[in-house]
Amino acid sequence: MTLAVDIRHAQGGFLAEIAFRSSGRLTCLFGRSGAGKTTLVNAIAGLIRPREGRIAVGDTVLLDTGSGVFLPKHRRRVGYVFQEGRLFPHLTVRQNLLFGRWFTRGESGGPDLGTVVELLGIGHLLARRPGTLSGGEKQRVAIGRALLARPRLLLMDEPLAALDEARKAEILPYIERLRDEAGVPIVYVSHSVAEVARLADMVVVLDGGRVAATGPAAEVLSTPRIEPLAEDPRSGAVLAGTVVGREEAYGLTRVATEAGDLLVPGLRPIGGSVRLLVPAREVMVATERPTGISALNVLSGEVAGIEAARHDAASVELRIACGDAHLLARVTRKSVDDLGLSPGRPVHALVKSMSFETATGEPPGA
Ligand SMILES: Nc1ncnc2c1ncn2[C@@H]1O[C@H](COP(=O)(O)OP(=O)(O)OP(=O)(O)O)[C@@H](O)[C@H]1O
Repeated sequence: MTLAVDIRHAQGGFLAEIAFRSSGRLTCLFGRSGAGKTTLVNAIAGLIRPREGRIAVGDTVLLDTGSGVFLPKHRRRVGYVFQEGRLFPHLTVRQNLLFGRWFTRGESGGPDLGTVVELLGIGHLLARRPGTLSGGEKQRVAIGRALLARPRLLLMDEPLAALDEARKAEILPYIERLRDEAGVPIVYVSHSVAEVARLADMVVVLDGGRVAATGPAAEVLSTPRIEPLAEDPRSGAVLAGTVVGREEAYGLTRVATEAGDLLVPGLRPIGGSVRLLVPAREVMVATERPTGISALNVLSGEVAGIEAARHDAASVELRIACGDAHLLARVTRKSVDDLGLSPGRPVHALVKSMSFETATGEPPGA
């Protein structure tokens, strides 16, 4: 299902001119505060009416100012999950969930209550009221309610923003599962590179109301010059890999990637697909293979490019070709001179084991 957007919309002194197409299962809208992410999400939901343009999900045209189409929000079948769950406090979890279904009575298709409850792991919460739930549990219920309304598209506007790190970690596997199993395309607003690396297959980077970059997640994230991405301390290369072994005693998983094998903290099932985020600031570079160091992961490659680092006059962004993949390393300009680094120079990239962000398609709790 393709989401096609091409809109122009002015609000106050801000002009959004946003055009992209995405067939991703989960498309992340990434950008700093005020970039226009919520404006775009509201336009897709039908909460605002862009001055000009077109929005379509598959064959369904939601907006086309050229031919006067503006599908009202209740007819769009676009689910919306906000930062906080916005559940009805006086209803139980079950009643909140069924409230979503109520709007689509008489229609067939879409997941039933049992499927959604199982998908999100909320069976034990059904009789409770929202006031007694944790933030993460509330968000899972809010997602369930949106899913039961049989959306053709699910919008999630920073659904984890109000949660602490532990609650985020608890809910992320469910969002991955939603992406992989629910069969509903998701548009997900985030300003965390780690979240994008973990969840997105497509990324739309917004900056000042325009699309600064768009494309497959690994490609876009690995482009260091894209301004709002470069500001994130965890920005770096994304590697796709397969779990090929486990060192149980150390709690480490061996992942085969196109850049070489890597040892990653945490135990994952053998054969599983994983994605690794290797932040550029976590990569050191040596011209000779180092010995006697604590870094578990040393990859061999050669310098493929050197670009000035944004907002950091002392550093550069080094692109290192390792096998069929690229790593990014943030190093000082002094190191570049001292080591005589230039394109084609063979180097060893040292990656601290703890610097991996990893995601799998494994079911939550596995
Ligand atoms: N109703 C409005 N009237 C005037 N200006 C508005 C209105 N709503 C939003 N804006 C402006 O439009 C711009 C984009 O806002 P938007 O909420 O889309 O950004 P965002 O990327 O979602 O930011 P955040 O991450 O902070 O939520 C901002 O400059 C904002 O001040």
